[in-house]
Amino acid sequence: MLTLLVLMGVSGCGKSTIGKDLTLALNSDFIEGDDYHPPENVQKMKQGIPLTDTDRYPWLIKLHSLVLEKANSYKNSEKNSPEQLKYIVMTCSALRIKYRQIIIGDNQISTTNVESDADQKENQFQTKFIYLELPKHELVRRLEARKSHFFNGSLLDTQLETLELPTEESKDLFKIDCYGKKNQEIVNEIMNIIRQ
Ligand SMILES: Nc1ncnc2c1ncn2[C@@H]1O[C@H](COP(=O)(O)OP(=O)(O)OP(=O)(O)O)[C@@H](O)[C@H]1O
Ligand SMILES: O=C(O)[C@H](O)[C@@H](O)[C@H](O)[C@H](O)CO
Repeated sequence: MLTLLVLMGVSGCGKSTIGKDLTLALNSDFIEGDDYHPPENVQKMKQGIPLTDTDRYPWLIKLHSLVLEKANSYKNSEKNSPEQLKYIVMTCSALRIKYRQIIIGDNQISTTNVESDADQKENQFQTKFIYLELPKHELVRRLEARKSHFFNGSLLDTQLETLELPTEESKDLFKIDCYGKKNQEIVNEIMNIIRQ
């Protein structure tokens, strides 16, 4: 079965850094969410203008369609090696419940725009959302230290306000406290979650 691992959380929590390490550890595919923002979104973020739901929908739908494409190709390769476990690692802030629903295709917006229901059933995959948590002071410290990135650190507050924390919403959402931990420790914790 194909498993989508979405590393989520606000800017600076380590999604890209951990995503690369996890991808190596799992020998998985990697979807860097930031690479799929429409240029208008990148422009807004550079200018310190927060993204709205309407800005984020095309981006999230694109991410969903990428997962479906990969699921399709895995389905074909599974016929050759059915015993293999396969992973896709994705980084995406995925701040709100409905954004997470769009990514996995559990939402009217994505089913009408991307694939029919029948197509989706053909492309089964399971998802684990991994929320990387850090205290605000550490997020600020990291964003101030990070120079070569389009994200404007002034947007952190709006991201923290938008974030809908894990609730009983889903048994497939896991929180990792990343404060003071080395990347390898965080990757190991994720590996333990995967094995559950
Ligand atoms: N375990 C860690 N300890 C200390 N600093 C870290 C750690 N992991 C990542 N960083 C640093 O924190 C900064 C933010 O990390 P990263 O870019 O991976 O976050 P992100 O969640 O992908 O951010 P964005 O959503 O803005 O792309 C980077 O400069 C990175 O080098
Ligand atoms: O949801 C959002 O507001 C955006 O997706 C941001 O999270 C950016 O992708 C990222 O933080 C930039 O680095």
